[in-house]
Amino acid sequence: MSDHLPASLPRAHSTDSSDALSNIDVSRALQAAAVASTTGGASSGQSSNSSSRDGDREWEREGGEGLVETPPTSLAEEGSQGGGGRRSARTRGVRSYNLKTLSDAQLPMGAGAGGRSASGWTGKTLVEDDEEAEQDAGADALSEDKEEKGGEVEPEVPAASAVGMEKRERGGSAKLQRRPSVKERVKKVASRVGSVLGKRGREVLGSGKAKKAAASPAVEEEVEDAHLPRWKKQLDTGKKGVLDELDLDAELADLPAPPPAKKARLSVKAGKSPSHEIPQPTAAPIPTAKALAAGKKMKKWQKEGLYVGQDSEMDPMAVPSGRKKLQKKSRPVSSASNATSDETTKPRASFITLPMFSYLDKTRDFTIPFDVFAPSWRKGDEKPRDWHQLNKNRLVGEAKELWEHTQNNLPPSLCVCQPPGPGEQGCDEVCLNRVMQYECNTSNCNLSSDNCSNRAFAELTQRLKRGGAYDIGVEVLKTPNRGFGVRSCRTFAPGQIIMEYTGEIITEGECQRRMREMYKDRSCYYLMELERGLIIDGTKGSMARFINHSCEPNCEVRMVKVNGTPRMGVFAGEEGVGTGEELTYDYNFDNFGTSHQICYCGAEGCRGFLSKRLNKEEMKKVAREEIERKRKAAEEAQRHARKEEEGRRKKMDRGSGWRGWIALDDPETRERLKREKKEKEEAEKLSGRALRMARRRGSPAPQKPVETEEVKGKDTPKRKRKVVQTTETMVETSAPAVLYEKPTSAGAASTLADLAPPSPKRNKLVHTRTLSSSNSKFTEQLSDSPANDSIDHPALPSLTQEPETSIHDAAAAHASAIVEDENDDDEAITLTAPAAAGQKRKRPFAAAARTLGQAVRSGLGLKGDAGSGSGSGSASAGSSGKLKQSTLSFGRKG
Ligand SMILES: C[S@@+](CC[C@H](N)C(=O)[O-])C[C@H]1O[C@@H](n2cnc3c(N)ncnc32)[C@H](O)[C@@H]1O
Repeated sequence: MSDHLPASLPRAHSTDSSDALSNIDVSRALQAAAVASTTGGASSGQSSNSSSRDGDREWEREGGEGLVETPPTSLAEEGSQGGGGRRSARTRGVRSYNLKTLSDAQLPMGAGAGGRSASGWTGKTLVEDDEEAEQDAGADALSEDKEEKGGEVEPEVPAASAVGMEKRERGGSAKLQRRPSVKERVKKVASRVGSVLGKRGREVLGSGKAKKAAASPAVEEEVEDAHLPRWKKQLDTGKKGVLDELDLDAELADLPAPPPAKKARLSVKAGKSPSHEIPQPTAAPIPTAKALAAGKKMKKWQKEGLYVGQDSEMDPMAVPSGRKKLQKKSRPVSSASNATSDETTKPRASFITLPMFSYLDKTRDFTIPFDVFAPSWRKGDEKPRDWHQLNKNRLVGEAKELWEHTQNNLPPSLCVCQPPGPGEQGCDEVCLNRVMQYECNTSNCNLSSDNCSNRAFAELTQRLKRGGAYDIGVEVLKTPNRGFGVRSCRTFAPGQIIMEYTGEIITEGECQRRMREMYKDRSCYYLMELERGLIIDGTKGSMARFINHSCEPNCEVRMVKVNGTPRMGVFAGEEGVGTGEELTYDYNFDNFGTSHQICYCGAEGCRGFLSKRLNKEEMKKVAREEIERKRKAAEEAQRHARKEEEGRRKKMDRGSGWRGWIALDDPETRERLKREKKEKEEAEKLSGRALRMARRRGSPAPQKPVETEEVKGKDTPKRKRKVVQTTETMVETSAPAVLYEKPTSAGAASTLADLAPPSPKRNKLVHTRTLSSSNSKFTEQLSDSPANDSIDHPALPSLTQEPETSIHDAAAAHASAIVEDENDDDEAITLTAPAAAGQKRKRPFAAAARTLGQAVRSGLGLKGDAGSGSGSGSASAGSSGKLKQSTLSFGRKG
């Protein structure tokens, strides 16, 4: 953008830090020169200001005769002026009313070729096509007026009389109608404006009328009217014409307050305030568009221009007297801005240039780019992602007690300032409250709020209550090399409060913990000391957390106690803050950790690091650290890239996964798929254990695994078995009975055979499996018995014939009903045995084992109480009923 600037003019300083954002700050001298060299441009500049009210006043002053200043228009619009052979508005010197243009834009466009242009240049702005005939007649009347006035060019000569004449000639019988007077037309438009306004707008209109009626005596009007041209006298709706009826001065505050947000309503309803919220009677969250939307929808009016309050040299509008009110609004603190007027302009960091200045030396029509009106976040701009906005401080953990302690121990303060003289501000640097970092209020200051300049947070609250973008005045934008930053979209006078730094209030201990654990991998911290022992963690916090550091900042951060509550405010520095500037303050921090961050503030006197000034040695050390850090980062990046590449390659090499489309109608493919499927099924069937069993038995692999529990154990590897000191031993004999042993002793995996009393049939043990519960998977130990000569169970048929509980039943029950509860840490295994036919019931392991033991003993004639067969068995259970240890061994009969 600086390319547009004349070579002789000083160029704006562009800092390194914001080059990518067209960081050009047009110097004040340049602006002044540009303003001086451009007359129309200056007024365009003014009208570019979004305040149409300003434009109106300007119009009155400069137009003299009530002519309206031409708003900036595009070349495209000029085309719309050509119709009807009329002279262009520019050559005629006719100026159209800025706000009229706006109101026109809201009206429905006229149909036909002669329809209005949006800008109102055609002169038909206020007249509908169907009224054309009337206008023609009226135009004649007006041209007569003109003649009477000795050829004075009249404004608003909308319809060419020539056209009217032509029509009359053509139509012959065309009825001569009186053209509506300007007054009538204006009234009509006013009524339309009223109709297009929303309810709230109409209220504003109404209140304006009422005010006007009260404020302006008729006599005064008459005197003034005497000097007005005739057409203007007809505008009896007000000094400034119809639009004067709109109460542009009406404060938004006059409007009924929107209903509280839902959350607030609920908490009020419940009669409680949110816990842990610090009572801040004067605080208000920064109203966002959302917050506003929570209330009733209302039209937003931009009441002030972007450059209001800017230093006069900086301000192309040169602050005419009519703007005093606006000026006053944004200069509440002091007249210090004047003091800086002679100083040479210092380069400031800003995000974008203000394009209007580059256009000022061009003598052509132009349209003010949208972002001059609203230089704000646009679609496509990056937004901060992990930002939880918190516009009120929130106490966390122990900070609450500390906070209360702090509050209760604040010494009282009372200022004794005298009311200020004319042009002075009360409660200035010598104010006792100010010195004590207390904000004045009605209880500690005798001055009225108008006279007291030490009520920053109260002012902020008021401003934010209005809730417009201008009132908030700041926005978050991405910088090229420092992450996000905050930019002002209005001006702030020296010392004026801009925003509050809020977040979670934590203790130092908590801060250290967060640094160690939560933020250890971060390069950005949002921690700021509030009071001794209390820290604001802005990670969840207000927009202020995005303010970057500069070694030559334009803001400062100060703690102020407001009604006994310490709060952190961001204030404009000694030179104030201009529109479009990036907000910065001097972090001046002792580094957390050892590394020093390099500073990219771009200021002339940059210290090089985001820390206090370092001595030579420290600088060297930091430089070394920085080199080391960069080297490590590069290495890490390389490693990461290699890893990713490897992963990618592996993925491609892997046989499984997507292998592309196949043609199913290809018989060869179909055959192959069938074969693969079959193989897979077989492989599943002949799982490892089944195969081994089959091998040992010398029989074909079983169709279905006999031992359900085994299948379970194998197929559910994810089961958690947390009983570390438990070893379960499964013993198989030639009978397909399975028993578990669950010794309580921290035992090595002893088999059932080891634990069982010596038995002559001991050698019948054919297979022992140890299930280790300390692992999440079952492990299996297979030991071949020396006498592993038989797998079939001659006893089995007799068992199955047992009328009572047969071993077959028990085995089946056992096999089918191991229920493992994943969540049960203590007892991972229970056995379920059928208590009655067709009914399954969960039983503790011991009971099932006992049942099984009995069955075995009775069925096989085992040794023991019921023993009539060969074999041995024993089971013992703890007093809890759960099996502590069970040992059984079986042998073949005879
Ligand atoms: C409180 S944050 C400021 C907001 C931050 N830029 C973001 O995107 O969230 C502080 C961090 O911003 C970066 N930063 C701020 N000012 C900087 C500067 N002048 N030069 C380099 N980095 C800066 C540093 O990484 C610093 O740790």
